[in-house]
Amino acid sequence: MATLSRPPAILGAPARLAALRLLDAVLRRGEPLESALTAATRHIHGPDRGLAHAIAAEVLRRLPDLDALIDSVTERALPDDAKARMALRIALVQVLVLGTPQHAAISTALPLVEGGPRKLVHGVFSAIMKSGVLLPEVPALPAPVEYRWDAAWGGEVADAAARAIAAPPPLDVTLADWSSTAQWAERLGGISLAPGHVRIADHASVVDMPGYKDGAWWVQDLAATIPARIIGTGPEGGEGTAIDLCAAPGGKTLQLVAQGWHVAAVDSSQARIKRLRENLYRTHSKAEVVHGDALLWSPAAPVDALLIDAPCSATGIFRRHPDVLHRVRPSVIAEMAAVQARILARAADWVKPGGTLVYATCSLEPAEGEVQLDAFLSARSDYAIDAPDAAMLPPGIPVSDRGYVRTLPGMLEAEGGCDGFFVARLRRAA
Ligand SMILES: C[S@@+](CC[C@H](N)C(=O)[O-])C[C@H]1O[C@@H](n2cnc3c(N)ncnc32)[C@H](O)[C@@H]1O
Repeated sequence: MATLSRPPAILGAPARLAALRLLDAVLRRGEPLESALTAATRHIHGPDRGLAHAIAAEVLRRLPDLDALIDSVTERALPDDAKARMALRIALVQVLVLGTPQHAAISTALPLVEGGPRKLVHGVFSAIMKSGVLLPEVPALPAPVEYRWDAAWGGEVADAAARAIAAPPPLDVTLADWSSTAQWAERLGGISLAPGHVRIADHASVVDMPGYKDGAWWVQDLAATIPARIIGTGPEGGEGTAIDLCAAPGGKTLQLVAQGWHVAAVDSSQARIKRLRENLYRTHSKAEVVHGDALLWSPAAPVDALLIDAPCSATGIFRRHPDVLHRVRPSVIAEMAAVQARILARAADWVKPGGTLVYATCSLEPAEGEVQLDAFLSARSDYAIDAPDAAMLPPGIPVSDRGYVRTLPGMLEAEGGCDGFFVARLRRAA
């Protein structure tokens, strides 16, 4: 029986197609990269999945620079969403950032424009390769982000943010037992920048690192530890009650439990609650887990401490999630700020007189931080800023004149930097 001859499958082409789908989800539909991952990579597994994610993430880190290269050799600019531009971004980032050989990068990118402008893609790619041009050492921020952060924080911070995009950040972990910080830093081959913190530059898969399975630590950026740090330890006797609102996957819940609080951890996402439960189980921590919407749920009684880690634009975690640089527009920031205002206004009634409210967002937008809290404080005369002592903060993290904590690109830069966070500690009148 005669066999039909098929064209040879190009090894690795499915990973590039998945990368194209991921970029389309982020850049055209405004979806977070991590949320798009399951649908875009459902036909591929293992290393191909990792490659698709790496290509998409690196394109998002270097998008303005890749586009400048492409535009430097085309007579007429390709439309932003043209398949040819996407295929070129994918091919170029592999050669210039991921170290893929040129022939492999282009032969796996051409099927992305099958039946379309293959010649154009091949020509532009070859012209850039021949020119020997490299990407600049310091990536460019997308213009609207540079403009926004320059206006909010000044040119030095915007420049530091650009430097911080170049590579993913180091791994930070928080220890359940702060008294063994030096020992864990040595065991994990890292450095410690604060009690209970270890930073690791080169590491194996997280689940294979010593102490992970025993629950000795959890992954958490140093800046993300500040909200629970400034709540401090629970009152003597172990009867202090706390609500961790918007708690999943639970980094701050685990801190509060380790600091001696009885915690109710509330979150509206069932999927994220599952991860919170797994984290509690792994670290042998106990908390009451509530699947509830902050805009509908209420506690049975007021608490001593309330932590609101509010849903936000997440622009402060751009080093790990470079998609935020492209999909967070002013309308998204305004939408998130409106949700935060509603959550704050409602939950503020759950704090006992004399109790503590800590509000935090992993955002670099004043609308979700300073502006939000100034508005809250002018509406609520029963609350006042309770500026934390510098001793409660990681060294090098300042308290603003107003009494807020704001971490920015450029802070602790020599040690590997930290995420952008806004944190306010307030006291309710007794
Ligand atoms: C910044 S994340 C929380 C991170 C978490 N605090 C930690 O340290 O691991 C924000 C969380 O808010 C939750 N969320 C969003 N809207 C909510 C709402 N209306 N009520 C309760 N949780 C909400 C999300 O599901 C998400 O888990």
